[in-house]
Amino acid sequence: MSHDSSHANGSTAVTDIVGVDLGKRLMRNRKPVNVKAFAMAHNLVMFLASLYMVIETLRQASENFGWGRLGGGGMWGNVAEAPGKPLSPSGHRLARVLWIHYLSKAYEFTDTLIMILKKNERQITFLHVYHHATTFFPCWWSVMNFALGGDTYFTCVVNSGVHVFMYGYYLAAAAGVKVPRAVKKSITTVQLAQFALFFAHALYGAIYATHYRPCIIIVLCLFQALVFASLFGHFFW
Ligand SMILES: CC(C)(COP(=O)(O)OP(=O)(O)OC[C@H]1O[C@@H](n2cnc3c(N)ncnc32)[C@H](O)[C@@H]1OP(=O)(O)O)[C@@H](O)C(=O)NCCC(=O)NCCSC(=O)CC(=O)O
Repeated sequence: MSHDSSHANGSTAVTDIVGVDLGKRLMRNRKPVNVKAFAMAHNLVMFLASLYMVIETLRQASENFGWGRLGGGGMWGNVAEAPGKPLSPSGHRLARVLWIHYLSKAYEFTDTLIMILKKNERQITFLHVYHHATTFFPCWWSVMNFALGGDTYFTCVVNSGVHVFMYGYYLAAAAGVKVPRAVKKSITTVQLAQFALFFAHALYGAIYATHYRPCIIIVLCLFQALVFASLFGHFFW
């Protein structure tokens, strides 16, 4: 990725934060917009895209590494470990689905747009803005640029899996279905478990896979997992 695009990505987080403030100001003297159909369409797209990403990532990862090697240390075998070695066709397909996942993080700003248009101020929390502003950049941007391959698929599978439930919930909520509180609580619990997994995964990487990755990415993953765990923990309790 070029230097220019790094500036463009860097400004995404800032644009998000400024955009939230601007959006809120624009809506201050306006009535909430009815975005029911739009929100349902968006959630359906994300629900299906997340399902696709889980299946396609697992399919290509197993073809690329072999099921026997997944989780057995072999999953750390990586493009970056053998610089200059051409990617296998399944390696290419795996990289493509990970790029789709990365781009979906930009598309997720639509969630913020929905909250602003609905004037659902209670949803526009620090948790939400911080999550959306930092996930696209620096998190996934740096992973895609410096750690694409190997175990990166793990984060994509887990996060997309969680998003199947999350966007399923938002789809039902947008449609006006009264979702039981217990269901909402269980989704947050699954998200908390996700961050515990990401922390453990990054820790494993810090111990066993220091040879090919810039250390800063592991530090970033550990930091983000801790921040998200505490923000979602606070949201849960
Ligand atoms: C249960 C949660 C999934 C969602 O919590 P919420 O408090 O937002 O849930 P809620 O009950 O208010 O949601 C119902 C309201 O959301 C509206 N709604 C529908 N679709 C939406 C969408 N795509 N984005 C934002 N809001 C949406 C509905 O119309 C409804 O509005 P009305 O109330 O008017 O009827 C929770 O665990 C959670 O994620 N909380 C953090 C909030 C957040 O920003 N989450 C998304 C990104 S975090 C993420 O993505 C982490 C991860 O990777 O796992």
